[in-house]
Amino acid sequence: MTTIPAYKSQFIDHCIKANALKFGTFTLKSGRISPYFFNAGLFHRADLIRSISTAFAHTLADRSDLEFDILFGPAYKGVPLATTTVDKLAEINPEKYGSLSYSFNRKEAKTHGEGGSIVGAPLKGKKIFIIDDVITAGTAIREAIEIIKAEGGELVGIVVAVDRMEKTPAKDGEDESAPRQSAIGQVREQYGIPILAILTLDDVVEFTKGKGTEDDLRRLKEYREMYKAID
Ligand SMILES: O=P(O)(O)OC[C@H]1O[C@H](OP(=O)(O)OP(=O)(O)O)[C@H](O)[C@@H]1O
Ligand SMILES: O=C(O)c1cc(=O)[nH]c(=O)[nH]1
Repeated sequence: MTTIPAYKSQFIDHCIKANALKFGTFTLKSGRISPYFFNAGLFHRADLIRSISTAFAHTLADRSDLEFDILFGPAYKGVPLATTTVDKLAEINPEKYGSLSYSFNRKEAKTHGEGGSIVGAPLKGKKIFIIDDVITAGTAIREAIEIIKAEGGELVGIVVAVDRMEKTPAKDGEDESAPRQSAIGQVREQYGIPILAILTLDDVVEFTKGKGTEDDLRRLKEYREMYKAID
């Protein structure tokens, strides 16, 4: 059996406490039907948001080779993730992360006051790490990458809470059952950047073996078999 590091299993326990990792039948943004769903919006309580920012901070700080100026959290769920993880990183290693900034986009540009669509640090000329909840089909992450490009930032990496490890949906005329990369795999290859995750679907399956029902586990495994990516 695979051993899960302490910060990951603590994070999974908090996911269950927050009801953020649910088993059932869920329609994803891409239209795919999934037997599980991760809802980062439920980490709204102080102890829960602290648990997710701690897990993100350890995932990033463990990679001492990575250098970045700004954590960019795509609206909306990325916003508290970027803000709280910047704070946690500075607490863990003030020397390295004391001047780290956060930034996020508005879904609709503001036309009065300071105006614009970026809140937080300006991206121009800076090394940007995106932080978000989940990448499935890659639509949201590609939008975020376009924003960073348009603002003159340099994308140096991505970290997500859950890597669902699933292949992209079939395009028109493609066979849904044909082998394909994940959106994470495609972006990693296209941009040559690291993409990190606190948890993967494999971790969720391992966890479910210990704490979920037989039926949840069977449906998860069937889903993984059907949609697993080739990367
Ligand atoms: O890889 P994809 O297929 O694009 O799906 C994953 C994304 O979709 C959802 O965000 P959404 O854009 O709905 O915004 P939200 O943060 O406001 O929930 C979710 O929070 C992920 O970020
Ligand atoms: O693909 C999605 O839309 C999606 C999956 C998931 O697990 N969580 C989420 O917020 N969105």
